[in-house]
Amino acid sequence: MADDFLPIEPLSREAFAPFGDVIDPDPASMRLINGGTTRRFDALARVEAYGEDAEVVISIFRGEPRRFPYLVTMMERHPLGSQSFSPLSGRPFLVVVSEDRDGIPAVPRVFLASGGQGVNYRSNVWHHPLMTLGAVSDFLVVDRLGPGNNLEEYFFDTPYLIGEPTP
Ligand SMILES: NC(=O)N[C@@H](O)C(=O)O
Ligand code: NI
Repeated sequence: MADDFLPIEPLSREAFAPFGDVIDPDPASMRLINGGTTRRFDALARVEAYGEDAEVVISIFRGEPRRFPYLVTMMERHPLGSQSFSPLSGRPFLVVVSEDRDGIPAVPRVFLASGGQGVNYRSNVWHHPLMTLGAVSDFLVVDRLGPGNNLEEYFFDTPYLIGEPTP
């Protein structure tokens, strides 16, 4: 039943603000550089990497497309650093996040990111692992590498359902 599905919201800077940043060419952040030949959309997000010997690394995630309806059985978070995903394949993807309620994730919110939007999860923000849509897709990922446990997972007693997104 469609009313059992979580609503899917368009990704916007304002709606996503409680969870992190949207990485897209925001006109408000633009400044001309390189003698006016390049537009720099500046400081769209800040990278966090906490703890001794923590490093910031850049990786590529090649995600298999998710099948729908999709059961959200778990969420995760990274207490020691942020994590960003920027699509390299130009395809939309799903971003699933939750507010924290006394250490456990609240009802997930589902955002549909366009192929031109990336996201940066602030450290310790509950999110679902990468949710690729339609075809195998590459994402540029900037996150923390280092000692210590940077992964906390929570498994729901009752999973949530996501229906087929209609990009
Ligand atoms: N495991 C891993 O690096 N990926 C997850 O953190 C994710 O959010 O996809
Ligand atoms: Ni993650």
